[in-house]
Amino acid sequence: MKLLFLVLDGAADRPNERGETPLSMAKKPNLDSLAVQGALGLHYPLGVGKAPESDAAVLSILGYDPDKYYTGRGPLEALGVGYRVKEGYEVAFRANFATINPESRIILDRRVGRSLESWEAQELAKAVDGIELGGGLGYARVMATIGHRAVVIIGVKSGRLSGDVTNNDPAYVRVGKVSVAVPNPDNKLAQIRPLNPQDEASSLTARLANEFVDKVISILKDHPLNKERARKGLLQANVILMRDAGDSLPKVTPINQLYGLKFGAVAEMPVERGIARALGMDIEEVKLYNAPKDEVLSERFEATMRLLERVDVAYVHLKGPDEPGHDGDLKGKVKAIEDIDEYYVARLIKGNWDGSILVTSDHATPWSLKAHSDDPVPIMLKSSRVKADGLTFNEVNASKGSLGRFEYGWLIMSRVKGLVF
Ligand SMILES: O=C(O)[C@@H](CO)OP(=O)(O)O
Repeated sequence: MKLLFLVLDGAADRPNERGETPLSMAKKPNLDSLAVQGALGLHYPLGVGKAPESDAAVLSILGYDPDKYYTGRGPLEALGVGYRVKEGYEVAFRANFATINPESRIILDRRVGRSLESWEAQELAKAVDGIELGGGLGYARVMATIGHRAVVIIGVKSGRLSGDVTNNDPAYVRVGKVSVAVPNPDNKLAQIRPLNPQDEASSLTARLANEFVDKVISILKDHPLNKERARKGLLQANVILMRDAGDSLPKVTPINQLYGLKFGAVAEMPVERGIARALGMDIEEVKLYNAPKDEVLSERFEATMRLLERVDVAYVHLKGPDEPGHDGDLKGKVKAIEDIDEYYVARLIKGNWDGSILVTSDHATPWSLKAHSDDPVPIMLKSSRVKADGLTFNEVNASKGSLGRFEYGWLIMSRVKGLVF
């Protein structure tokens, strides 16, 4: 038996007064045809009341309780681009190229208006990669990943650093090891502060990180690429926002060993690729990004089918609906769901793929909030031994489904394994 575990990033949403959501509004005949033959339910990725970031949520729905295993998004984003943080000497941050007013340090756009091409980010990263910090004691590495996204490594040649520092990105606030989305965040670039001021490693990390950001602002404001962008009337990428610092990778039982099944991954974003790598999954690479949606999703589908030739469970993470959710774009979020249905799920049906299918989201990204939320997330399982609920796939129907409620995302996989294998 094979299982396709399909995660539609941020597709879940908050029902309006008529119970409507992008999932219920989207024309998704293929997802609905699977749903009516399957069982529905709801899950709370990190538990009731917690608005998760994608990384903690994905660790959870794969069966790893973030309270026990999560060590910060930075090291996972770094691993996603092949960089293993040097524990004790380095701290990795998830980073965004962003736009600020360099004088007032007011953030004008956290993502450079989603207008930054990956090659531009690579150029800008080169200009600030390798900056010396702390009078030569420390250094910074900058790796651009996809679009506005990047990884920043703050390191020292001797001594110790710690991931116990806050974010300078006001959209996410540290709560212990995890960062939680802030609805309607402040727009001022924050100072990075030690979470443990009495720990020299925590204080040194904060000092070096703030010195790095100051140097980045002075270097990027005069960068020719930003001058060119300004000339074209485009937002400048003149600061780097940093969040979710970590100084180590999760120490976990490899997922194949945890379930006695072979797992593989098709993941579009570095953080999910980093999680898959950290859990020991077999990764099928995908390369298309700035291409028409039908080509991008077709590539993801073909990668999925290749992977299912050699694994029992294919974890496939499709980014689509999350971004329009963050942008408050209801139509865009409905369209992202419809594209996945038309160019990915349809091919499962047309190809009469006969494995089991588990579909959910990592978290809700309500378009009205423009941020992740703690809303419950719909889940659907179609499998030969699972009785059909006869319901289409959306949040209201999922609340009536026979799978019931999973109080934590990390309860899903063991239950599904029992139902499917
Ligand atoms: O990378 C992304 O797509 C999002 C969510 O993970 O982050 P940000 O809100 O900083 O763009």
